[in-house]
Amino acid sequence: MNSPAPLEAPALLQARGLAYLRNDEPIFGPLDFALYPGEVVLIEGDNGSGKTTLLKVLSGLLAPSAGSVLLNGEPLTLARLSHQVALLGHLLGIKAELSPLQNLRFAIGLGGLRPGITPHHALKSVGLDGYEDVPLRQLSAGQKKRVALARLLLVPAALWLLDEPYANLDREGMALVNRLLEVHALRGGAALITSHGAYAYTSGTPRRLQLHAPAEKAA
Ligand SMILES: Nc1ncnc2c1ncn2[C@@H]1O[C@H](COP(=O)(O)OP(=O)(O)OP(=O)(O)O)[C@@H](O)[C@H]1O
Repeated sequence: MNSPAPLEAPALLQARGLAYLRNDEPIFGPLDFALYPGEVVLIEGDNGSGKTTLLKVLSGLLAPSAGSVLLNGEPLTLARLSHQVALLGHLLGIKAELSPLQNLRFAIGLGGLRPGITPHHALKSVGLDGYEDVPLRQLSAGQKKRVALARLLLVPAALWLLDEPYANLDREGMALVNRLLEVHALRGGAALITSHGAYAYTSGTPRRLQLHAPAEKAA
């Protein structure tokens, strides 16, 4: 008996005519793109080209000026955002007065827990065993970034939006980001990652989405 043809996977994320204006000035867009399970897509652009703003719109922190964002074919809602999207922004989403363990438990409370992993295991995976109970303000910038990476490992969100994930990391930390991205893509997750040029992503040739700074837009 023939097995049925596999159904085409729906886009995890779809942007349609997505644009953001600040004081009537275009920051980005209109953009049309889709992100499928297993994909890592790089958002490229110079300083000020709108990369962070795009991630904020995609993660629901800013409302788009035009267009729409669909997650698994459905419009964004707060409940879907908290369980399907993990954002690693410049501010990392971690609290300085809490320890890594406390921060991770807080993140699980908001975003849920992926089966088969514990906060201790996640901290070990990012090279932070021994730092479980140290207040975050006593950690280096790279160690804080690693706590934020441990959070990605713990929550079940399929879509990762990572703003400059390699910033503040040493060579081994950059390789760690790549390993996390590869494993995430292999298990059907997807990621959008920004950088103003210094990419360290080394697995294959990822698709690129180019944004342009205002001076380039006017040119
Ligand atoms: N809170 C804000 N208020 C006003 N303008 C802002 C604000 N945040 C960003 N901008 C402007 O929006 C534009 C896009 O900024 P954004 O941070 O998205 O760029 P980026 O591509 O992420 O830059 P970088 O590579 O420097 O991180 C810039 O011109 C910036 O000055």
